[in-house]
Amino acid sequence: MKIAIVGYGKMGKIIDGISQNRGHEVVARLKETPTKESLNNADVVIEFSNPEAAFHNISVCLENQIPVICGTTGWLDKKPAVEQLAIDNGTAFLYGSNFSLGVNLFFALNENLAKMMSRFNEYSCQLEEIHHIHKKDAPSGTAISLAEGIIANSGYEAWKLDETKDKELGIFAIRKDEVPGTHSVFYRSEVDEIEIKHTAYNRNGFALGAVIAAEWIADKKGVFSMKDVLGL
Ligand SMILES: NC(=O)C1=CN([C@@H]2O[C@H](COP(=O)(O)OP(=O)(O)OC[C@H]3O[C@@H](n4cnc5c(N)ncnc54)[C@H](OP(=O)(O)O)[C@@H]3O)[C@@H](O)[C@H]2O)C=CC1
Ligand SMILES: O=C(O)C1=N[C@H](C(=O)O)C[C@H](O)C1
Repeated sequence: MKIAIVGYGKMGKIIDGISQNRGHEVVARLKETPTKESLNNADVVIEFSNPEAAFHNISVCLENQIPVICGTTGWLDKKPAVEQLAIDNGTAFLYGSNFSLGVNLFFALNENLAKMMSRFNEYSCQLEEIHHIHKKDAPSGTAISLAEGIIANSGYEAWKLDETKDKELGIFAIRKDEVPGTHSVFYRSEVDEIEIKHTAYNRNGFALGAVIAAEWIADKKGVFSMKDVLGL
């Protein structure tokens, strides 16, 4: 398969190596907005750039009928427009706030735990995410997905950074050294605490998941998530 990598930073470079190891041809490695020409007849685009660039980058690819796997976080207000663009152009789009297998299993665990805990008013829930100091967005896309999973399965109505009131779910974002990504969900009562936690040791799991998603989407049309890819 011919893969174009849009955004060639920490993630793009690991995705390049994994793609080649899995027998794919990397036909573009871009650090700027793509064009039809620079996409070089790719079968699929993997986009990991930055919150300001993602919407325009994805739009160009979809308008050229190339399926897109997007891992860039921090641009989600424009996601409905991108999904419509994929449908209008008869191609495919998949956004994942986190492509690692471990985090996608953690998402399922989080939803089940939220369902169970929603019966027990003694406990209040909070999220914490820790990332490297270069990260541009807060909270992380993964923390937002975790919050959405809790809100859909409990009495919480919205998430908010830091201090909260009423039915708001608090997310605490910490920036530290070169941490690849750590996410915790806490349920605290007067007498104890339950914590579930995912710790990424490096970025390889994110990158492998994105390449697996690209392999999966190549012959599809529509809007998908990692739940579709992993059958969760
Ligand atoms: N979904 C997931 O599983 C994961 C998501 N992420 C997300 O992926 C994104 C990228 O992360 P990471 O690789 O660590 O970030 P980096 O900052 O290391 O890489 C970003 C790359 O995008 C390039 N870039 C800048 N402007 C554009 C543009 N207009 N078009 C295309 N590329 C551009 C940068 O080039 P230059 O250096 O020249 O500015 C750089 O090569 C972030 O949003 C991050 O949150 C990260 C890990 C996992
Ligand atoms: O910026 C990062 O590095 C990461 N971003 C994603 C996010 O915002 O959740 C995924 C992972 O945690 C690493």
